[in-house]
Amino acid sequence: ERRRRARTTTLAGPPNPSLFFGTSKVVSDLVDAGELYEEWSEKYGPVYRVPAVLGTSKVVLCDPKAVLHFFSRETTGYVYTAFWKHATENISGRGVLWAEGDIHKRHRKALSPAFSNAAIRRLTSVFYDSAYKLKTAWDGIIDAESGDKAVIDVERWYVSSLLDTIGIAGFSHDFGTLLGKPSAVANTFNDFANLKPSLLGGAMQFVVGMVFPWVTKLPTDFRKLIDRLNEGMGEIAEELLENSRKESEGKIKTEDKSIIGLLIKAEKTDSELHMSEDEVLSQMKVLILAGYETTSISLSWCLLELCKKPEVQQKLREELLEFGNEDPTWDQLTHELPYLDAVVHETLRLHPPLPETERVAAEDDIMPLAFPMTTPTGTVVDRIAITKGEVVLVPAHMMNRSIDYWGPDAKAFKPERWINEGGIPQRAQGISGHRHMLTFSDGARFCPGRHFALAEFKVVLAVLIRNYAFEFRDGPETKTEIKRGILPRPGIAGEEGITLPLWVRRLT
Ligand code: HEM
Repeated sequence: ERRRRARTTTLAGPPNPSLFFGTSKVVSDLVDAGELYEEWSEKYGPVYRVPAVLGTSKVVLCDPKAVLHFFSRETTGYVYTAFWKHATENISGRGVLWAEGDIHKRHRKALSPAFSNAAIRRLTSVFYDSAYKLKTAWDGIIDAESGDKAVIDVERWYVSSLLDTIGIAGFSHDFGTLLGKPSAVANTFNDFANLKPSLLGGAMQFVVGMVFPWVTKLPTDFRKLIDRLNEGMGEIAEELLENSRKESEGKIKTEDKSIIGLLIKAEKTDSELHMSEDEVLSQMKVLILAGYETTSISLSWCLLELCKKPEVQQKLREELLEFGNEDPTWDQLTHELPYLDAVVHETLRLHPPLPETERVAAEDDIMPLAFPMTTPTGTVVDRIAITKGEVVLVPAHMMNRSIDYWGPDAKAFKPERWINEGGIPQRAQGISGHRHMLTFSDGARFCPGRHFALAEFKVVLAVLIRNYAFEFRDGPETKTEIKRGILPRPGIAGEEGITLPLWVRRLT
């Protein structure tokens, strides 16, 4: 113990509010603790220690150089906690999300052709197909009201649309949820949002699981839903795998350009990348989980922001209408629609669907700092010693919208900052990740689906904003809140489940 203390840098941090939970319950109850991490950083310095469950603690990194260093060692020097290792395996099996070190490298290499720009360019028409199916459905609802507008639970619709898209783009499977086919997977996602908080369910299971990984095995409602999700995804994945097997035996012919199609082809030409059947099944589950929940949460945040700021919604519409009647291609979406790009990035900055990254040090380490700080013993340090076994946490929500890095308007939804000269302050430019945001993580687990997500997000938004105007159902003063699902997601205060009822007015 003395040896351990000698090697760890003494760090300041908040006092312990609870012997059992440490600060973990306070953080979990807040749902979004970005501001709390920011307050602590102002008080205790850019790297500090917070008390966690049963006398354990976590080191929180809010210094860009330390964060970059942490991500550069992700999956080797900093690895999943025992709890996360269990959780990722429970949720999606031994695929890319579970793997670490060399195995992880192999998984990423096998997946990379499927996420190349060329692949995403090809998938753009799939994104448009889904967006136009959504439009047909909404036009039907509006026609039935015999006017030019209707209240539509928009989230329910585009959640289906996004699930259909990941099915087709990910593995050439049409879930058909948009056309009303019931989906066990979509229903299960909805049930997560309806779970009542309980001591060992939901988020608290994550908190307690940090110290007792076995709680993930308890038959809580949360655990039951995870099992159901896994089963639902597994059934689909097996059917798809069967199809691709038939294809390779020449029994059926498909031009499979989907992510998993490309993955299976790549492994045939490069035996080093070989994936077992279980691994392929697991990748499919990761795609459903990673590719659908995150993007739908982002779209919801975006529509909420656009309802709160009708002038931003109008400015975006004008840019899209000025562009002309043709649907923008992938290259145009990427380079020629700056305001669309800004609205999307501002949404991702303010509302990262995965708010924190937590890992444990696999070995002793020295973290360099961008900004030297004074420790409680009065020493000024420009590096921090981390001891093997320490839990380290990077708060993306804090780094993405801290006033210290982004300036006094850091908390405001201001797409202009992405366009105006000097809109991104020098200090924010020191943050790594996609466009100085940690929304897509960084390092070895840097989200491989980010170009996919950006293209899909832009396509759906472009089609919707060009054709419809959105307003809160109950007027501009409507209160919103963050709800708990598998990941936190926004909603209208008082509404149950995954739902976002808005006035949708047809413009054309
Ligand atoms: C707005 C949308 C999205 C956001 C904010 C997002 C964010 C992230 C983040 C933060 C991680 C790292 C997770 C961790 O460290 O545990 C990640 C991983 C991943 N994402 Fe995304 N993602 C998005 C969309 C997508 C899409 C559309 C796909 C696929 C089509 C995708 C595929 C993946 C995969 C496969 C991983 C695992 C990577 C690994 O473990 O090496 N993501 N994503």
